[in-house]
Amino acid sequence: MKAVVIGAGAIGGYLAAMLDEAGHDVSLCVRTPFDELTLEEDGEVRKVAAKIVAEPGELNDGAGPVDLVVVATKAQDTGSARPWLEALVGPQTLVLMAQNGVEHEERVAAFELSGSVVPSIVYIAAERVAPGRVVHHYSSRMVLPDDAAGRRVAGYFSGTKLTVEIEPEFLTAAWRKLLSNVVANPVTALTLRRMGVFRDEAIRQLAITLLAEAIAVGRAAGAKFGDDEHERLLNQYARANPDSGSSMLYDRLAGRPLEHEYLTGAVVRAGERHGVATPLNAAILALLSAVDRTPIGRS
Ligand SMILES: NC(=O)C1=CN([C@@H]2O[C@H](COP(=O)(O)OP(=O)(O)OC[C@H]3O[C@@H](n4cnc5c(N)ncnc54)[C@H](OP(=O)(O)O)[C@@H]3O)[C@@H](O)[C@H]2O)C=CC1
Ligand SMILES: CC(C)(CO)C(=O)C(=O)O
Repeated sequence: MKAVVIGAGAIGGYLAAMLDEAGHDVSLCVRTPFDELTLEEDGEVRKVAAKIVAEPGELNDGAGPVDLVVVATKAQDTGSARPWLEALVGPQTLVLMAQNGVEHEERVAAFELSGSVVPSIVYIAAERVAPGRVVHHYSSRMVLPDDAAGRRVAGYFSGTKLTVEIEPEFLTAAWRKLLSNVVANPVTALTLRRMGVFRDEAIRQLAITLLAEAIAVGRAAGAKFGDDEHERLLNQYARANPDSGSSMLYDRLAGRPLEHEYLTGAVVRAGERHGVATPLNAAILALLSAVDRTPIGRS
């Protein structure tokens, strides 16, 4: 099976390692070239067998439809992945969107791809510490929709340490993950602290109010949340490795653009559509926009 990962950062690098572990022929489409991909887990570093390609023109005989394409760029970079997708996708290709947020299919709809687009929810805490160097912190789980394409993608990861779940209530599951990303990502990126920050009582209270707004919006959008959503998430944070951060924190530390418009912005926009007020999330969105692309220590 031929698999291609577009965006070999934290998540793309980790999923490439899983596909290699499953015995597939893996290629990486990269923006910033590097010589080899390594994955560090539990203090051990291993090389991932994967071909590295920096331009669609370099795809040579491997070009043309492949079985699986994983899109693992940040959401705001999805548009720049289009030339890769046009070179790699045919009617039988599965396009796995390994990104946060709830608008996975909409992000590639304008490309009019002939393959099947499969949204996913990724519970993998990983960090790209340098080009081609990924550290896995905790959790190795992916949730896919309960349909034929979702099940085909799941089969490609079988036998690896990635736990893949097929979820009939995919919309609820996607909103549940978004709840996490409108709290963990902005709070760590704005405070410049890792997950241990959630041990502060004032931050816990902030999280509860952010969640109350996002839960109300999610429900209005059709998510079937239970009454224990806050608790479920706060318990998850309490169990998280305190030294792990979030993808948004890593971007802020590296001076890269932030993904806020696709996370907090998605909640604020959906709130406007459904007539649900989100004043605290809107305030956080304004703060994130203000720090976006501003190097730390500069005003
Ligand atoms: N990190 C995490 O723990 C988690 C992240 N996620 C989500 O997964 C998605 C990916 O995040 P993450 O892996 O952290 O992001 P990273 O920034 O670590 O990786 C994204 C990679 O995409 C590359 N890229 C961007 N545009 C292109 C392009 N046109 N062609 C080829 N490569 C490109 C970037 O290249 P360059 O090196 O030049 O920047 C970078 O290597 C996001 O939606 C995020 O929210 C979900 C769960 C957990
Ligand atoms: C923080 C984490 C791992 C879960 O909320 C995440 O999804 C991210 O870093 O983007």
